[in-house]
This record gives sequence, structure tokens and C-alpha cells, in this order.
Amino acid sequence: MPARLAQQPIHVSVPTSNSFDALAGDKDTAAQDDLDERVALALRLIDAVLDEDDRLVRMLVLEEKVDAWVQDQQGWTALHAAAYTGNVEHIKLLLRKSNAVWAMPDNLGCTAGDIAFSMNHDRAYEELLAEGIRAEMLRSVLESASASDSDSAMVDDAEPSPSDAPKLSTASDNATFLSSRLIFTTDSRGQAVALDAEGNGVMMNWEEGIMRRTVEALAREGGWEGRKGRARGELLSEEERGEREGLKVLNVGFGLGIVDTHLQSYSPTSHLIIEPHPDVLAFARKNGWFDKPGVRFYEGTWKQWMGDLESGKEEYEGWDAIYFDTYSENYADLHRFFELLPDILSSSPSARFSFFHGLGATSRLLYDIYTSVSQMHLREIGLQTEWEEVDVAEGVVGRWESTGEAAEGERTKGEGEKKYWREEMVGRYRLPVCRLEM
Ligand SMILES: C[S@@+](CC[C@H](N)C(=O)[O-])C[C@H]1O[C@@H](n2cnc3c(N)ncnc32)[C@H](O)[C@@H]1O
Repeated sequence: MPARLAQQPIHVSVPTSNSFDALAGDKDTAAQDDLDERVALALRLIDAVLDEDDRLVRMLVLEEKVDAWVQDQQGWTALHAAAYTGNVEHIKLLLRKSNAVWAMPDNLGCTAGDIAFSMNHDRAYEELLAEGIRAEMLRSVLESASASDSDSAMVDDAEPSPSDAPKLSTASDNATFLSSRLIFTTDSRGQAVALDAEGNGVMMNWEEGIMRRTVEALAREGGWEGRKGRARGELLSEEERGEREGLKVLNVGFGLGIVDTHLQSYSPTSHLIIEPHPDVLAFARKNGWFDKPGVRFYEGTWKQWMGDLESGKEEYEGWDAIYFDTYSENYADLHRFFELLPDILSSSPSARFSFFHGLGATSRLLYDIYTSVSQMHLREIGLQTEWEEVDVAEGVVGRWESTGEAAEGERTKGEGEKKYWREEMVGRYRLPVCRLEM
């Protein structure tokens, strides 16, 4: 979920370890001297930016062509320094005239944009945000071009990896996740959790508040709030007599069944759940989900379901409410799902789509970028998005426990625990509610 999509939200070709180590690794003396000099100049650039020595900054960037991506001991680059001073001209110079990397995190995981945000340098933040949005939009254009070149648009990539392939993580590779075991248990605070084979939280009960608020928003916007708590039989009779519209809901990714439980409280006429993981399906079966009236499971991935829609095995029904929350997929997958929406969302003006927006939730800058990029991609296919802000803490106990799902997440508590949502930096959860523009 959340970061399930944000496991690898940003793919940039930059060194991931401290740049000093990378540069210092070369044993050749002449080359080493050259590297030492480059590092020294890069550190000088950081100092010059911090001193706002405009002449020196310009000389180092324009004449010396200093490597602006080099990090100091705290992981700062010249761009972090410019974000700290809020000097917009330096930010522009570094981004346009040198090899500064907007997404480079420092040792605490902060990008330059996060630094600008925390210093309340609004213009500097906007500049870095615009750069991130541009880069991500470009990346997704290139990704979709290469996906169509390789004719993979409808191919399900959730095939088991060959045994000689490098070991992939359950948190970032969907096929690896789907072929590994899941455990349904409770954490030390008694909250339900689903953990993957690496101990990452696939779904945790702290997300209950978000799931409830999502279904409430879909129901309110979709005009089916009034179904809540009514007997299913009565609702169906009203539908048959033409006194009430039917309600068709589709959820992609069952997890702990939290969002589906909320959807069920409105007794939908039909409720399709797409879920491929055998352990999740067994959990759902054990908890009676296969016997609920109106509920049907598609036992496969959403990409397999797309293939079945195309081949006519599954029907394009036109759903009134669609929710998407998978695991170990990335933004490119979500984007592909967006493109299916005009064909599967009911043409009724009250039809709504939502998805779990945990994209880039390790950084304020990344969260803002993915909010904008997803909204732009949805607009491209004719969907308008409104965002509701949700306090993730709402009614939740110990929500940060044992979430290893953000691969780049910071260790925060005991061994094996990582922080997923950097609340202090990212702020409130943004709940998307999308509808077709009429
Ligand atoms: C985060 S959980 C969903 C939680 C759910 N929203 C809830 O309220 O409990 C993600 C689910 O997506 C499923 N999933 C993973 N990959 C998928 C795929 N390619 N297609 C459909 N579902 C997938 C996982 O097995 C898991 O059950």
C-alpha cells in the first residue's frame, strides 16, 4: 500500500552511497589526485553557496564545471546548501548549468526541496518542486514509450523469477512478492498486520482510518451514503422496483480486507475484489469473504484481469466506485491502471475512483511531486481529482510500528523496524477522489 507504490518512486542514476567513498575508491595515484581536487572544489562550491558568494559560485559552476552532485559529510550537495539559504538564482544555476541532482537525499533522507520546505523558503521550494515534476513527467513519458516498444503493455510481469536471477525484494518486485509467503498476525500492540517474507508490513491496521475515510468520501461523492446500515434485502428490492440505483464496487488488493469491510457496510449490489496472492485469498476465504452475497473474487493480478477484459473472459461492467491499493508495485504500474479507468468506470456522473496515495511519502518534496504528477496523468485521461487531507493519527494506535515497506525508509526504533510515513515532514495524508470530467 502506501509505499507499496513508493518503494522505488524515484529512479535516478546517481551514486547512492556517500560520494566520498565512491570517489576515494580509486587506487590510481594520478586519478586519485584528480578526484581529490574535484572533491575539494565541490566542497568549496558548497561553502560558496552557503556564504552566498555569488561571484565564486558562478566561477565554480560555469568555469570550473564543478561536480555539483558531490556530497559533504552530512550528505549535503551544493543544491542542499542553496535550498538552505533559499537563493533561487543559485538553485536555478545549479540545476541548469551543472550536474546537480534534485532528488539526491542527504544522510537524513532529505532532498534539497525538503530543506527549502523546512526553512519556509517558498520560492526555492517551488523551483525544486517544478524541477521534480518536470523530471518525473519526462521519466514517465520515456517509460511508457519503452513499454510500448517492448510490446509489454498487456504482459503480466508477475512471473516467477528464474532461479539464477539476482535475488529480488518482496517489497519492490511484484513477482517475488506474489511467490513468497505472507503471515497474518498481530503486532505487540495487538493490531492486525500482514507481513511479507522479509518482515515488511504489507498492510497494517493503522491504515484503518485512511480506508474508512476513503470509503466515506467515495460514498458521499457518489451519492450512496444512504445505503449505510440498511438491510441488503431491502436495498435490492428497492433496486428491483427502480426506486434506487444499484451499486457496483471494485477493489484492487484485498490485504486485510479493511477497505472491503467498509465497502460492505453499504451493501453493494455487486462487489468485485481483485487479489492474486494465495495467502491473502486463503485469509479471505477463512474469514468468510467468499460466501458474502454479491462478492466475487478475481484470483489474479490486475494486469491478468486487464488481459481477460481484452480477451472477453471478463466483462467491462462500468463500476460506480473503484479503489486501487496493491503492494510492491511502483508509480508506473499505477499510471498504467489509470489508463484503464475510462473503460471501467461507470459513465454515471457520480462514479468515483480513489487509490492509496503513499507515493513518495518519505519526503515532503516527493509527496508533493507525486500528488501533482498523478493529478496531471489523471487529467490527461479525463479525470478530475480532488484531495482531502486526513490526519493519519486519527483513531489509530501505534501506527508506525514495524513498517519495513519503504526500501529507502529510515530505521527508527528497534531492530527490523523502519519508518514508513515521515509525518513530521510529509504532513497529512492526501486522499484522492477522482471523477470523469463530463
Ligand atoms: C496494501 S494491501 C491492500 C490493503 C487493503 N486496501 C485493505 O484495506 O486491507 C495490498 C494488496 O494488494 C495485493 N496485490 C499485490 N500485487 C497485486 C497485483 N499485481 N494485483 C492485484 N493485487 C495485488 C496484495 O496481495 C495485497 O493483498
